[in-house]
Amino acid sequence: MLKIGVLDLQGSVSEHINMLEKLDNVCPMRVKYPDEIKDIDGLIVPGGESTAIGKLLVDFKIKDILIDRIHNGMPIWGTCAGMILLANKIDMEETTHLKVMNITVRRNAYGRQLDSFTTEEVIPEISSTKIPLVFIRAPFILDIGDTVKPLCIVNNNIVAARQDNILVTSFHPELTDDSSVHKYFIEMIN
Ligand SMILES: NC(=O)CC[C@H](N)C(=O)O
Repeated sequence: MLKIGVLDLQGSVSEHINMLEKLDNVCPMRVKYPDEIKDIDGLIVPGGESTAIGKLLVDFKIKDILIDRIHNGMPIWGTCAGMILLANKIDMEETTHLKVMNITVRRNAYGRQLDSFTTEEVIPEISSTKIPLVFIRAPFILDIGDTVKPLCIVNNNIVAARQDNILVTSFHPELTDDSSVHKYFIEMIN
């Protein structure tokens, strides 16, 4: 069984846990303490409020342990606010974040009027059929480094990408019935 953590500080934690419970060979667990972070095979950083999660990473004394585990190859997937926390740079802002992926992101990039929307795309690396993409006050990627592979582009903006053991999506697969991205993440661990 693979122990897959969902970072349980703030945001859509139970939705990811529910999704993981449907997959074979996966033991989902909520994690927030240093010993728990040391014990998992992979971690999902959920959507929520990146400024709040960033502060709590420090309060719970797990920021440095997490950075260390990611540098040592632990697979990690950030959805929405999770993407923001993993980025090296946040456009025009400086909040506490992990700075482990060679991307620049813009928070709330779709503006207020388009705060939330849903679309469908084929993401060839992940699924041969269209999957639903739910965006909620979502970021997108403004810039990527050489080591980063864009996986999905919507309206000319990169909304999913991978750099080795790090996966990010602007959208929320845990709020849909489609488990393709969760399965893809589990395959990154196997
Ligand atoms: N759904 C989300 O995770 C929204 C992210 C949020 N707007 C932020 O900037 O942190």
